[in-house]
Amino acid sequence: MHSTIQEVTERIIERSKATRAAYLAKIDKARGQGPHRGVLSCGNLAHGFAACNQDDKASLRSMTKANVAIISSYNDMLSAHQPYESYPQLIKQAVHQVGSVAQFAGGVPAMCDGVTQGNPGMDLSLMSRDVIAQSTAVALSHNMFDAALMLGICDKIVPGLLIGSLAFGHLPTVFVPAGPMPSGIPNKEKARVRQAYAEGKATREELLEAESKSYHSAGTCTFYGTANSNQLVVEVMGLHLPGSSFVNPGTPLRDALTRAAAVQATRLTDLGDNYMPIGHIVDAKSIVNGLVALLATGGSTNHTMHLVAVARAAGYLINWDDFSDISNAVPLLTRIYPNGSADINHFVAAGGMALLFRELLDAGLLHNDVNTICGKGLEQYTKEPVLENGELVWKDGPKTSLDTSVFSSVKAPFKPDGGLAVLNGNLGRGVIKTSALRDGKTHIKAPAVVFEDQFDLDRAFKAGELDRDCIVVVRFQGPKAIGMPELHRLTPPLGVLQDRGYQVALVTDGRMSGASGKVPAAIHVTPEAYDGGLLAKVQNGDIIELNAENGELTLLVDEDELARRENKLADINNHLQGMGREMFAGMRATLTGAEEGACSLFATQVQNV
Ligand SMILES: O=C(O)[C@H](O)[C@@H](O)[C@H](O)[C@H](O)COP(=O)(O)O
Ligand code: SF4
Repeated sequence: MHSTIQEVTERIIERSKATRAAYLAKIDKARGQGPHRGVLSCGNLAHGFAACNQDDKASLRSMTKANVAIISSYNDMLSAHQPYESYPQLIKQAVHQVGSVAQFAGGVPAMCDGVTQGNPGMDLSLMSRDVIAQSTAVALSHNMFDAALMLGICDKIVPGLLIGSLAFGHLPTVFVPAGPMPSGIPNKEKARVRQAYAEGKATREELLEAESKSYHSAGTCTFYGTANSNQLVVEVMGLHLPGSSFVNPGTPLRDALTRAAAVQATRLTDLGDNYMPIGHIVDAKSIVNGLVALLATGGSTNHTMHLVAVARAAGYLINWDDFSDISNAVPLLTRIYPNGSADINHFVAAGGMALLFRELLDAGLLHNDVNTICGKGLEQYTKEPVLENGELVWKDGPKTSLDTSVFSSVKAPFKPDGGLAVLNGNLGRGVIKTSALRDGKTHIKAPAVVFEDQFDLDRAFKAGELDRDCIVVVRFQGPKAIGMPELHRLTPPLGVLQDRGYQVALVTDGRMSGASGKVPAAIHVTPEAYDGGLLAKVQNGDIIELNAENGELTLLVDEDELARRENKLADINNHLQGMGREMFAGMRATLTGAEEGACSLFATQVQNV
């Protein structure tokens, strides 16, 4: 085991002793005796299976058959989630064939960040994760279940489902993916047309044509953003069947994997002798495994918050130094857009998850003494699923990359480190993803140009006010201010400035998309400007130095001058009303800082004494 990975794991265990112990006590208490619906009254139970057919009623009454909860984030808004429409029927049939029952316990909301990007709805994006976690709890609180299946893929949905299911960590829980859409036009071509449009060199029709050829059918978008990062992390944490993350939707293999996932959940319940609840799978080692795989593949920066919140839901306290130390210890093994021109389908063709497990296990970068939904250890995850005469079987995966331009090796990586750096300085702490940066773009010192709204930056760009070396500061984008939206639509104008040869960078207390990459961006800066962060004192022309090599983010203004300055007051009312945002004031006020996961769910309620 790599010494740094071991050391980070041990310090997470040490700092989380009390919170993890409390968590385990909570889920052991919830385990109760026998099937959980056994504690319900006859009235409760009758309500719970009133709509079931006679067979299922008999099975549920018997208390000896497993009842599996289906929690689904199906909707038609996310191309990634549309395939879930047919899954409940598939799952119920599969579970029925093994003598158990599955009930659709509840739906959870899901926002497509691609639809809301650059629009008011994006202000709800991060908070929707916590709503998804709460919605998962509402569904499981019927307490009729012996296991659960989580149907979710995209950005905040998997983190929300993980947080919600960990609150019911006594239940065996299997995550059910649906897979990526087939490849469309290359993501780099899509990005080229966007930049051309930003410069007025492409028409809106040409832009829509390119976008529609990139996002063209059901399935997850093919760039390596937060959605595909979610799949990879959940599989490495042992919550998917081996190799199921990136099998395309609407294929016989995908359907076979969905049925098999449902049956696997019935095998892990407390009714048999193979009980394996999610709270015993998600432990410090599986969380560190998820971090290793995320960072070894240049995964989404959003996980510097989501995985913090997920870990907290399992009783673990992790921080950005854990991310940074692991990033420095793992090599960059893949080049998937935005960290290259390949997409997730090319990653699969080059070796996919089976090869990733193989490379990381052989290099001692993954803990192998872990629990998974398929038993102990990760060896089975070096295999990949195939249909043989209609039967789902697993075969040894590739031992070496089938396309070294997409998937390298630990011995000859694309970069010696994972390409995520933590920045520290008088402006606070932030993160920067360097895996997608061109050489020479990791250290920039330039005058600040300050914005308090991403749309103002657009106007300044179009007016030619940014055609110079500059560090654009977009502040009052943090959790407590406006809910920490993604500012991904800034990538095309900033990319144009970079291509014109200017030294340009972004500094913000907001987020970027997992699909953002080419422009150096110090993001998630905490404390946020709205909450006393020094960003609130930055003025146009101040010199800022962003240095990802030594991890510094510094406002080069002397202390006396800063002491004389007042914090700028935020003018954010236009972000607090409309599109439902007025209903989230309470949640915004309780969101923790970015490094604590920007989460509203772990405030301990002080007992009224
Ligand atoms: O974190 C992410 O991965 C993004 O939120 C992603 O889910 C989002 O949909 C992007 O906006 C898509 O990229 P484009 O906006 O470039 O299509
Ligand atoms: S990857 Fe992003 S754009 Fe694609 S479906 Fe998911 S949320 Fe929407």
